[in-house]
Amino acid sequence: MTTRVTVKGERPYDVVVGKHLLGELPAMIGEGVRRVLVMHPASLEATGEAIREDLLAQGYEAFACELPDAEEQKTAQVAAFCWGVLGQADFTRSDAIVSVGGGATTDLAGFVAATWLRGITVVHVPTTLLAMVDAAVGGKTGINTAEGKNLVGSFHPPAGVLCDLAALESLDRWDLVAGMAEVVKTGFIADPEILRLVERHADSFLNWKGPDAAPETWDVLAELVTRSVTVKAHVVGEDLKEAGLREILNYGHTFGHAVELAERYQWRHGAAVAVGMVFVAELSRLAGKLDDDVVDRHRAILTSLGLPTSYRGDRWEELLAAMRRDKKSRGDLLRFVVLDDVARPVRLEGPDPALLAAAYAEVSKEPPAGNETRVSLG
Ligand SMILES: NC(=O)c1ccc[n+]([C@@H]2O[C@H](COP(=O)([O-])OP(=O)(O)OC[C@H]3O[C@@H](n4cnc5c(N)ncnc54)[C@H](O)[C@@H]3O)[C@@H](O)[C@H]2O)c1
Ligand SMILES: O=C(O)C(=O)C[C@@H](O)[C@H](O)[C@H](O)COP(=O)(O)O
Ligand SMILES: [Zn+2]
Repeated sequence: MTTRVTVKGERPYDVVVGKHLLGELPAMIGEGVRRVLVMHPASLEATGEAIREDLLAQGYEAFACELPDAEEQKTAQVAAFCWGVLGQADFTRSDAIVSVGGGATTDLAGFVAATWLRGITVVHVPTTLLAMVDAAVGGKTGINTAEGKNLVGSFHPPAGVLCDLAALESLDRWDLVAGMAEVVKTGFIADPEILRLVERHADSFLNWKGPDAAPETWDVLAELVTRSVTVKAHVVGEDLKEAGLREILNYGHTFGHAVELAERYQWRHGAAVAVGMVFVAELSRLAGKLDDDVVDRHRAILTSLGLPTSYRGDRWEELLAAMRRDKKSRGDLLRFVVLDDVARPVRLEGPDPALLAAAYAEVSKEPPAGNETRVSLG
């Protein structure tokens, strides 16, 4: 079954969820486009080339640009290389980019599209769960700098997003569960049914069998993608530039991004967000907002997916310094998205440093035997 979620905005666009959707690509690219650059990481060369050939057959001048893998592509150097490719191929404002890859690729390609000639069309074809449920939707684009995660970027919504679930067949199980971290985030901030579905089916995700996964697992995956996209579409449709509501999508990211930087991007984003959610759930509890059972539920769900719930205890100063550069900060004021309850996100501004240190102490406790993470390392 194919589902279509429309994202409101100056230029509304569709996120299509289903299987074997490439026939939809020309309509998403839109009228009057002559040249298309397909951007993909080296690991997806075959998929990228198949899409390029398909576009050639449809009459486009189609080019390909191979990128480094994972977080290594989110740099100013790689963006500059892509600008060179666009320049050499004479890309104009009526031409387009198609990104094919995970969230790192949709972030980089979105950034290149946003900056080339001050903005050209981009269509995302996300190939990881994380990119389908989160990164490809909403127009946040970005690259990292030495000082931190996504510190340079812009808001540049795509013209369309094709979530072809068939791409998930080849996904490594640790990348699948890393994507589940953002799904779980969406459950905690907005849609409790997501949490119930993950609780019931965590085992089939942790033991992901790709093409051999049971039909029921595929059905649940499709429902989780659609539910997550629906929440994200609603939020970014109301608040594209993160003036308020959109901050809820950053649940768990203040600490999570600090961990990614401290680990030199050797942790998967989803794994860092998992630990970040435990940190901020503990902070919510210590601030008197969240009951113990909801904090425990964070640990239980994330553990059932093989995601980490704890982080080493000797890096507080470094993590705090990175958190100060979070995009939610205002001057010296640290700001967090915390929970009052499931699906009730609120802001916590300028918390007492002792509270932050206490939340860190909780997250740096050893996990009980058997709950050690298996997914964090890239
Ligand atoms: N812009 C946003 O709103 C937003 C939201 C969430 C995350 N992000 C960003 O997304 C990134 C994380 O995304 P990710 O988890 O997809 O990581 P990723 O893009 O690094 O992909 C993870 C790995 O999966 C491989 N891969 C991709 N598709 C595959 C497939 N179909 N089969 C087999 N392997 C495949 C990639 O080559 C890579 O090694 C981070 O940089 C994060 O900051 C952005
Ligand atoms: O779309 C958003 O807004 C989010 O915050 C989604 C996050 O999952 C995502 O990781 C995002 O890139 C983080 O944004 P940042 O502004 O904190 O860099
Ligand atoms: Zn994220």
